[in-house]
Amino acid sequence: MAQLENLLQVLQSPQLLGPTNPELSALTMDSRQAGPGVGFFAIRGTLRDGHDFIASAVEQGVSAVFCEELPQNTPAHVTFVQVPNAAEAMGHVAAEFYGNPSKKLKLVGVTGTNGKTTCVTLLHKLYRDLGYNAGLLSTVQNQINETVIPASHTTPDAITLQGLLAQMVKAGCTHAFMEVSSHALVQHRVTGVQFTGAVFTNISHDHLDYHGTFDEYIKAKKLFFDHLGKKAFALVNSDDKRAMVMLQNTKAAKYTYALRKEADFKARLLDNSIQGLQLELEGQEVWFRLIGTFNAYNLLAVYGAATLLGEDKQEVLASLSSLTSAAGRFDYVVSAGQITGIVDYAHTPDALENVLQTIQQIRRPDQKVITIVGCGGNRDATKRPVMADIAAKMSDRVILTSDNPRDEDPQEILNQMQAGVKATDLKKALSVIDRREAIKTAVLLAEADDIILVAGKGHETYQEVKGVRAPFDDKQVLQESFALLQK
Ligand SMILES: CC(=O)N[C@H]1[C@@H](OP(=O)(O)OP(=O)(O)OC[C@H]2O[C@@H](n3ccc(=O)[nH]c3=O)[C@H](O)[C@@H]2O)O[C@H](CO)[C@@H](O)[C@@H]1O[C@H](C)C(=O)N[C@@H](C)C(=O)N[C@H](CCC(=O)O)C(=O)O
Ligand SMILES: Nc1ncnc2c1ncn2[C@@H]1O[C@H](COP(=O)(O)OP(=O)(O)OP(=O)(O)O)[C@@H](O)[C@H]1O
Ligand SMILES: N[C@H](CCC[C@H](N)C(=O)O)C(=O)O
Ligand SMILES: [Mg+2]
Repeated sequence: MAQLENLLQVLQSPQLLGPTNPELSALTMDSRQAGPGVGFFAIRGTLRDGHDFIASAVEQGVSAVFCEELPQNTPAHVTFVQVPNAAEAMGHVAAEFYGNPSKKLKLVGVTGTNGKTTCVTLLHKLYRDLGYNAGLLSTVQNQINETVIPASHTTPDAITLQGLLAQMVKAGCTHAFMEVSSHALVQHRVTGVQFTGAVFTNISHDHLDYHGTFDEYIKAKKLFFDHLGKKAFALVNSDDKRAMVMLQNTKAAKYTYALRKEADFKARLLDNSIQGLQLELEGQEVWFRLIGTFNAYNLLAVYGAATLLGEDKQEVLASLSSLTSAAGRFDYVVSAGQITGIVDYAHTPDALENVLQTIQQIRRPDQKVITIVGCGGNRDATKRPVMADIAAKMSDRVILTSDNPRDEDPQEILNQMQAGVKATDLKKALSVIDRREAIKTAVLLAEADDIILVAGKGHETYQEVKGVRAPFDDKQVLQESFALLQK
């Protein structure tokens, strides 16, 4: 419950029409959730314009409408608040409505193309292990201590986000760790959130469908650092060539981590095997259970963030060295016939290349690598040929298949992927549209000691086709295929 007048204090000169101070019991950006006592935000979206639903929201009895343009019909019993940017206003108003929970937490946000889920999950596990009450907002799931709340987005919309942060505060959390996606930054989902720290992992090809160009994508990520306060810290991976751009206009205290360049948090890779990673970190040799060079970066980011939050370095390292990764990130099963199946969420060219490089580094020369990969529908189409090329180039066999075709024709996505496979690699490539059949085919082709990589879906437990999510779990299907074919 909140009085409108109190909420409006966070907005600069809003234009008001109608009752000046109604009481609001809830906020929404979706007319389908409107009702008496609710404040409705008309947001201009990618598909539709929330302004077209103001009449419907009013019909359902909302008390206030926040909009950029007044509708023709403005009934006298409803308050209309006109603002220059409704999504931005929603961020500020939602924060105020929920009592500014981020100001009561030590909150660290992680942005970057790859590694966000891994870093925030490790931070959450670390802080739980160190004895703190802590919250998590991630692609895989949200968590308040050990209570799991399903996640629909990598970063929730501003109202859901502030509501979750408020629940964390109520549960006694002192810390929270969240992913900050580029979509969220552009759509003001984190406007009104006060961050204690921000981490930049890396930036590479993804989401060009949404941002248009790589430059716009970089600008979106940079917004995160531009809006930090001067008491916050900004921690960036200085081995990534865009790291300094992120820091260019930030008021926050600047820190770096790196494996190659000089940095505030620096490590050297000593060993990288299927058993884990050995790093020299600030003069100490430490062993970790995570696999792959890219995870050395994630571990360094987590170590740096925890240090900047004031934790004891030795305690952090002791805990970190026992932690395992987030679900569906380099998750592996070994069959009775000694075939290794790896499930990994690599769904960008860079991630796929990294994960295949890791497999190259840890395999013996006689072990064949069979990769199964698809690309999502209604998502960046330009990464399709690139990912297929990488998979074919870096594997002995590749099976192109479907990964959430959504509203697109799965065959058309496969055609676009196939077009990227070089002529010299064509003999290695197969297309099997049905993902279950694709996995089964890989198991049929594999011999003892071979490695099957199933990329792209990681923790996901569904295959989304035309708005319907049918149950599908890569790891489970892999295990079923092993059992069925007794391999
Ligand atoms: C492209 C994109 O980001 N879309 C997000 C956006 O929806 P939209 O702009 O398409 O909304 P819209 O359908 O055009 O509708 C505009 C407005 O009208 C309202 N509306 C609509 C219909 C109606 O009857 N009544 C009504 O009031 C809608 O509630 C909305 O406020 O705003 C919605 C509310 O926040 C999001 O749910 C939706 O996420 C869609 C489902 C999505 O798939 N997003 C993905 C791409 C995404 O956000 N991914 C990132 C992670 C990417 C990564 O991993 O790097 C994420 O943070 O999850
Ligand atoms: N630091 C990293 N650098 C490059 N690739 C990475 C890194 N960390 C993880 N990966 C690869 O990217 C995949 C996705 O990792 P993760 O889920 O942590 O990223 P994310 O940024 O949360 O992705 P999303 O954008 O979907 O939320 C992993 O399965 C792995 O293959
Ligand atoms: N957060 C990413 C996940 C992609 C995962 C892949 N399985 C797909 O569906 O494309 C997105 O929404 O673009
Ligand atoms: Mg994620």
